[in-house]
Amino acid sequence: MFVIASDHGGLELKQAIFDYLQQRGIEVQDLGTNGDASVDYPDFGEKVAARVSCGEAQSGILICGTGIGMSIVANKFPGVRAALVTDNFTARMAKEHNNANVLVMGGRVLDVGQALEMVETWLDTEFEAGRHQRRLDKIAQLEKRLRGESSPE
Ligand SMILES: O=C(CO)[C@H](O)[C@H](O)[C@H](O)COP(=O)(O)O
Repeated sequence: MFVIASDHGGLELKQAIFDYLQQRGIEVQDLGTNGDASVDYPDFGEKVAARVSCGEAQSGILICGTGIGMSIVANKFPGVRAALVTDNFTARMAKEHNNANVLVMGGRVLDVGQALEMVETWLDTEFEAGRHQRRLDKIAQLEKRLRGESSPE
């Protein structure tokens, strides 16, 4: 299952991406916001990142005005690899090299057409593994060290 959320700066893009995912037959849960009132992006970033972090959701999409705040929040959660993407190339790399499980975009940066193309690219790209898996393993080890669960090699 996918989860998606935005603040007021990403509302229009969220709706368009939600519709697109449903059209593709992807099960997706909309975690808000659902009006244009000003809200705080950490509250909505947490909803998505917490579900991806615990495995309840396979992947997430987050949108705020720039995408910056949402990516800062999401990357606080263990196991979350949130990628702020700005074009088709970074959307492809986010999967191919980083195996990003949360895609982050700026609703005040991208138009709907660009954003949907980037979501499509991220969905249709395969993680390359190999040397990239080694690097993701190092990130996972780093998370453990920061939690005090293991010592440096
Ligand atoms: O882009 C954002 C955070 O990185 C968010 O969309 C914030 O809401 C934005 O920074 C401020 O937006 P506001 O509408 O001026 O409150």
